This record gives sequence, C-alpha cells and structure tokens, in this order.
Amino acid sequence: MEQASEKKYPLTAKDYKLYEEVGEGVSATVYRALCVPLNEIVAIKVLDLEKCNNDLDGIRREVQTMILIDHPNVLRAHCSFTTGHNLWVVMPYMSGGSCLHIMKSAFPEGFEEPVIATLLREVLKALVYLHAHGHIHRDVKAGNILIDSNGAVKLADFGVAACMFDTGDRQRSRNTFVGTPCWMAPEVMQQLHGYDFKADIWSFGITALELAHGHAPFSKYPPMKVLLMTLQNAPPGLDYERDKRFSKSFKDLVAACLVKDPKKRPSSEKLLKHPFFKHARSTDYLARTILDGLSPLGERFRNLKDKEADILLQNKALYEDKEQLSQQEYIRGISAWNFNLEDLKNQAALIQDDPVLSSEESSVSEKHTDGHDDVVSPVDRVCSERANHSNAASQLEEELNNIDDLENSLAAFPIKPLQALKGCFDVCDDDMGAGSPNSRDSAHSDSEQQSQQQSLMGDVDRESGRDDAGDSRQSSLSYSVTAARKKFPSGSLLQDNVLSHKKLTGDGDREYHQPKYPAERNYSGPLQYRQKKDFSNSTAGEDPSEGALIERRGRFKVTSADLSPKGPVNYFNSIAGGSTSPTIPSVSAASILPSLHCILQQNAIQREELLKLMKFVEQASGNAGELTEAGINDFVQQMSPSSVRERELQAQVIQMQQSIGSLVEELQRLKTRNSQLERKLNAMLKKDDRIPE
Ligand SMILES: Nc1ncnc2c1ncn2[C@@H]1O[C@H](COP(=O)(O)OP(=O)(O)OP(=O)(O)O)[C@@H](O)[C@H]1O
Repeated sequence: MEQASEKKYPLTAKDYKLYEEVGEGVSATVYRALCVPLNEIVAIKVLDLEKCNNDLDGIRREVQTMILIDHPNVLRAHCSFTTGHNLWVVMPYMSGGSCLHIMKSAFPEGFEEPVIATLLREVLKALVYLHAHGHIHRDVKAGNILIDSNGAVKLADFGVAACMFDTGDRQRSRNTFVGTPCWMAPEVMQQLHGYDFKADIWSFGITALELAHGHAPFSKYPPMKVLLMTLQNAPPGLDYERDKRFSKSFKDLVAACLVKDPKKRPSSEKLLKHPFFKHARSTDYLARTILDGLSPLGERFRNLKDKEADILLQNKALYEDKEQLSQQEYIRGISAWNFNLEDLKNQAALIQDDPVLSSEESSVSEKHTDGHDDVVSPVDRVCSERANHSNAASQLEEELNNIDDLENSLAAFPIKPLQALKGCFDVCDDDMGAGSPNSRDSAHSDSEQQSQQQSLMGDVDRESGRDDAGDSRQSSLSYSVTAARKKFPSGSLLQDNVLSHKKLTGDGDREYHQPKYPAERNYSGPLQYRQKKDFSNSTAGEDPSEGALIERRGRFKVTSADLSPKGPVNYFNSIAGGSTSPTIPSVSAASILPSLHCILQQNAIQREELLKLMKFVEQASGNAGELTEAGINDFVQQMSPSSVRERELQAQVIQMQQSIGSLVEELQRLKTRNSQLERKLNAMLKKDDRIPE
C-alpha cells in the first residue's frame, strides 16, 4: 500500500514476525516485530478497524500524512497495509519506549530538569515542524514521546492517532467515553470557536508538568471533573515554593504555555527560544540518564500490565463504570482524545451543581496550581492513583447521589405547591391561580430549576470567553447554582407552608395554618364560640363533604368538617351549659289552644266520671253528706299533681273563651250600631232629595 523510505518494506503480514507486545492504545496494540526480508527490528502498530469508527479512506489519509512527514523528532511510518480487519502500521522500533512508561518504571517522581529540558526541546522541534506544515498534533503527552536506544526523541501518534480523535460531527456522534482529557486545552474542550496549533502548546505545558511530577495535573480525577477543573480553575503550574528543585525559567515556560487564552500562548517557534532550553543537553545524555539500567521494553510493559491486572482484580467493582475505565486507560498510558465531549460536559454541568464540590475543587485547584500532587513509588503511584481514584469515585458517587437527591427533590416537588397544600389545608381554587404571588414564585422556581440545570451547560460553554479568571469564574458558576438552590425554598410555599407544621401550629398568629388533622384539638373556648357564631353563616354552594365554612383567612378556610370532633357536637351544649335535654322552642298560644282544649275536655270527662263514682260510693256507704263538691276538688288535687296545671290551663281557656265571647258581643254591638248609622244616613239622604233647589 504505502511506502515511506527508500528501503522497501514489505506490504504483507507474512513478511513480518510479531514478537512481544510493547504498547497498547485505545484501538491499537504495538508489537516489537522483525521485518524478515530486511532483517530489521521494527514496531508494528496493529489497529483494529472494527474498533475504529472511521472510514478506511480517513485512516488512509492519516497514514499518508504520517508517511510524508519527514523530521527526526516525528515518528514516521515506514509503511502500512491492511490484513483482515486490521491495519498494520510499520514504524521504527523505539526501544526505550514512551516517557510515560519510563517514568512509571523508574522515575515516578518525574525527571530532573536537564532531562526534561532535553526531552521538551526535542518535542518542541517536532511541533515547530508540524505547525510549520499546517499540522496540529493534538495528542502531545509523555505517552507519545518515544525514545530509542540512543536517546533520540520522537513524537509519536501523529496521523494514525487522528482516527481516535475525530473532530466535529464525527466526534460528537461517537459514544465512546475513554481516557482522560488532562492534556486537552480549554478551547478544545469548549469547541466553540475551534482551535489551532496553540492547543498543542497547552498540551506541551501539561506534558512539561507531567515530566516534572511523574503524572499530569488532575490525572487522578475522572474525565468530567478534569474537564470542569480545566475550564473553571486557574491553570495548573509549577509552584515557586514547593517545586524548588526546578528553575524559574522552567516555571516561566510552563506558565507561558498554560494560559487559557490561546492567543496569549507563544508559538512553538517562539517557545523554542525560551531560556529554559539552555538547560537542555544532548540526546545521548538521555540514554545515559534515563535508559541506563532499564529492562527491555517488552518486559517493562508486561510488568506494568501485570501490576495493573492485579489491581484491577482487587478493584474489579471499581472499574465497572466508564470513569474508572478512563483512569485505567490513563494508567496504561493510553491517549484520551476520543471521549464524548457532550457527555463530559453534561456530567460536568451536573457536578458543578454541588457547592461542596466547588470548595473542594478550589482546594484541588490550589494544590495543582502549586504543582504538588502525591509523589510515590511506581507501584505505590499506581496504587495511590487507584486509591485516590477510589476516593474520587466515591466522591463522584456522592456528588451524583446528591444530584440524584436534588433530582428526586425536584420530582417530588409539586408543580403547583398549593395543590400539595390542599392535602393539608382546604385551599380555595382561586388561590391556585397565577394571582398568587407565591404560586408564581414557585412556578418560576420550578422552571428556573430546569433552566438552571440546562443553562449550566451554557455556563460551562460561556467559560470559554473568559481568561485566567478561574476564581471569578468558579464563583460565578457557584453563584448561579447556589442562587438556584436558594430560590427553591424561598420561591415556593413548600418550606413555609408544608414542611413547617410544627412551627405553624404553635404560632397563634398563624392559626389558619392548622393542619387538617392536628394531633390535638381544642374544642373549648374561642373555637367553639367561633363555630357557634358562624354556624348559621354557612356559605351556600360549599362542598357538603368538606363541611360548612367556619372561617376564611386569606387563601385558607376552616370548615366545620375540620373542626368537628369525632362525635357530633351538640349545638345546644354551649348554650345550655352542657345539658343534653332539648329545649322547647317558643310557640304561639294560638297554635296550642286546640290541644289544650282537648285536654280540658278530657279532664272534664274524667272529673265527671270521678264525681259519678264518688256519688255511687257515698250512696253505698250512707255518708253522702260528708262529701261536698269542694271536698271533691281537694281530693282531686291531692290525687293528681298535674291537676294544678290543668286548672290553670282550664282557667286560661275559660278566660279566653270569655274574651272571645266578649269580643263577639262587641262585634255584634258594633254591627248593630253600624246598621243604625247606615239607616240614619239613608234617611237623611232621602230627605235631602226631596228638598227643592
Ligand atoms: N514505534 C514504537 N516503538 C516502541 N513503542 C511504541 C512505538 N509506538 C508506540 N509504542 C508504544 O505503544 C504505546 C501505544 O502506542 P500509540 O500511542 O501509538 O497507540 P494509540 O492507540 O494511539 O494509543 P494512545 O491512544 O495512547 O495514543 C505507546 O504509548 C508506546 O509506549
């Protein structure tokens, strides 16, 4: 297929003998191999095209570019060809391996400054070349800085790596979520206005810190957090106090690269003239200092892989989610460009909801700004990364749980708080409308909650426009989130009117907040009075099931159903002082006259019966003369306690009958008088008619 150099590298797999694995990438495995016809040791990168979402033409273009590149500090491909569903890229074998693997094996705390200066100078030369030819590497990091047995430094992974970091739509369409964005420039993360070769300068600065400390800033955090930190926090750098072993020029170089505004970063060409590179040495110095004593690359790689497998086994559960996987990939030294940015942003947007996180990030930011992360032995470093990552994972889990809690709260929070209140209070429907300021607030609060959630993405995006103001940026973001949270209770009725029964029931000024079924009811005093007083004022048209309206205050009303005790309250109790006997209602005398008359008649009949009986007895005993009518009356009185009342009534009836009789007589008299007058009048009228005029 493709041929790069004058040497004719064979284009068939059978001409190569694969040896041990010396590296592993996202979708590629690198082997040490023998090119049989040429009897030359090479490295063959085997790409699984099924894992790579790119079309073959895209890959071919990238490989062509890689083949055409001709610079001593850029790893050039000898040739490439496909075999089965794999693409083989044949390259020079870099026996020292990558700087990342070297650090992992022997320099966990990073390299000394002259080594760093030498390495960086070589890398920078590669960047000057690439940028001058219009290429952006986009994957500058220690894992892609390869060293051969002589100490020659080559920047690898240009071109072919492009298939791992598609841009634009292709990147967005991918769902993979692998790697960490530790080296990624803020403007690349934002993808708002695109990016240029200055993105490589940022990655170069991060790589400088990686070589200085043995790991990249933020490397122990999951990708979404790294994204957030990169965008929000002040750029990482070397600390003047803590990183005493490094020169001021090194610190200046890093600071110059890690400026958030790409325009303010120097070009690779300008950077190459930086005083820091006066510390750089020859490449064989590298061979002497960092390669000396190292075991063969394949062996180192296997050892690292074994360690990783052990730890993976121990922390199997930990590595089941994608964030863990990304950390795992970082430890393996895999590039981190093909994650889904949208996913990251969305998750980052969620994370920044947590104000606790903000403060934590602040301290983290400080730490990284100081340039101090944990410094441990290689194994410890891996373990520590995992432990730290475990912490980060649990932190993350906690944060996400908090978000879950918030989301649950939002889900549980009523759209119309007054509807929820209806469960505790009787609320007039008209109070549920937009007229209620509280309901407006709560509705606003709800929608604001949602828009806040959505706008957080926008907040992250808007960060792009700002530069070097991590603190203010963070505070502004924190503010928007905090504001949203604070608005949640204050804008709704929830806190005051639903959650605070305790407070409300104890507050005399707010007794209208009495819950529908309070634990204790007081049926005495004012409440009874109020009930009695308003009983007759029940509003027509009220729902009978909810009882008559007893009291209405503002949006709330208290109904008789609410206030009634379990047993029926006797309306008369309060009047009659607790007596349960009914009080006879007042009636007119005329309405009971017939009844009284009837009783009187009965009494009269009974009296006659008694008199007959007594006469019979008298005759029988011969003592008839001893009993007078008066005596009989006395006897009757003694015999019947109700006779007194009967006599009174009888007297009244007789009196009334007499009155009626008098009235009838009077009426008759008046009628007679009236007819006499009429007659007189008629007589006078006739008399007048007869008198001539
Ligand atoms: N020519 C080479 N000689 C020796 N080792 C190599 C060579 N090329 C790559 N490697 C090793 O293999 C590892 C993976 O290679 P490479 O980075 O090209 O694959 P990748 O899939 O692109 O990975 P990444 O996603 O990390 O870029 C490198 O980190 C390096 O350690």
